[in-house]
Amino acid sequence: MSNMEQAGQLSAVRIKAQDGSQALIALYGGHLLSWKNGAGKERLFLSERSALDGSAAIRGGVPVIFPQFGQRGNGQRHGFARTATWRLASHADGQPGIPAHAEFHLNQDDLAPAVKADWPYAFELRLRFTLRADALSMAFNVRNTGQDDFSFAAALHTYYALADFASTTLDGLAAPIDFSEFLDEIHPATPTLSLRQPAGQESLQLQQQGFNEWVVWNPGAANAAALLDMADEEWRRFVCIEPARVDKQILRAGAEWSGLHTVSSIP
Ligand SMILES: O=P(O)(O)OC[C@H]1O[C@H](O)[C@H](O)[C@@H](O)[C@@H]1O
Repeated sequence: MSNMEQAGQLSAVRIKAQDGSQALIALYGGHLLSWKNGAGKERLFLSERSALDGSAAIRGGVPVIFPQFGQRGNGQRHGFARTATWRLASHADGQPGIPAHAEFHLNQDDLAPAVKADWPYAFELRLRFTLRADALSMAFNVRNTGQDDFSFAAALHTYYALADFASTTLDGLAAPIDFSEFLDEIHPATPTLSLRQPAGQESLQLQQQGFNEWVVWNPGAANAAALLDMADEEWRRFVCIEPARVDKQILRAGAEWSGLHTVSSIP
C-alpha cells in the first residue's frame, strides 16, 4: 500500500491533509507516532529511547489505553491495546474539502492467546484519526460484541511536545497545574483545555467528549531517570494530557461506547 512505511521495525501508515499536515500511525498499538503541521513542525513527543520493535509499549505519541487504566485492575498495566497489532481498515489522504483519515480495528481474535485468555470477552475497538488543516481528531469506539457484560477503562494517553516544561500553562481545568516537577493528576472532564507555550511556540486547544476525566502526567526528573525508555532530560520536553475513563465502567452485551478527542492549533 502506497501510504505504508517503516517506523523503526514497525509498519505504519502516513496520511496527509491538503495543507501538508501529516500523521503517522503504527499498526502496533494503533499508535499515533507523529503529527506535523503543514510547515513540518511536530506536535507530539516521542522518546529517543522508545522501543519501536514491538517488544514494549511505545514511549510517546498517543498510546491507546484499554481495558484497564494503569494498575487499577489485575490485567496488564494500561491494558493490552497499546501492545496489540491493530488492523488498518481504511485510509485516505485529504482531498479538496475532505479531510485525510485512517481507521484501525482490533477484536479478540487479534490478541495473543495468553492475552485473550486473560480477558475472555468478545469486543470490537475502532479508532479513527481524522486530519484537517491544523486539527486532528481521534474517535475511539468500543463495542461489546459478546453475550457477557464487561467493564473497561480507556484513555488516549497523548504526549504533547513542549519547548520548555516550566514555561507551559494549561487553562480550562477546575484547578491550575504547576509545571515545575512531577505531575500525576486526575481532573474532571471539562470540555476544552488550552495548552499554551511561550511566544513563538504553537499553542493547542484540546477537546474531549464521552470520557470522564483529564489525566495530566509528567514523570519529573527523578522518575524519568528511572525509566529505561526515556533519556534523563527528556521529561522537560513533554506533558501527557489524556482524555480518560479512569475507572472501569460496565458495557452491556451488545452495547457500545464512544469517546472523541480533538486537538487544534490556536493563535
Ligand atoms: O509508564 P506507563 O505504563 O506508560 O505509564 C505512564 C503514566 O501513565 C498515566 O499517566 C498514569 O497516571 C501514571 O501514573 C503513569 O506513570
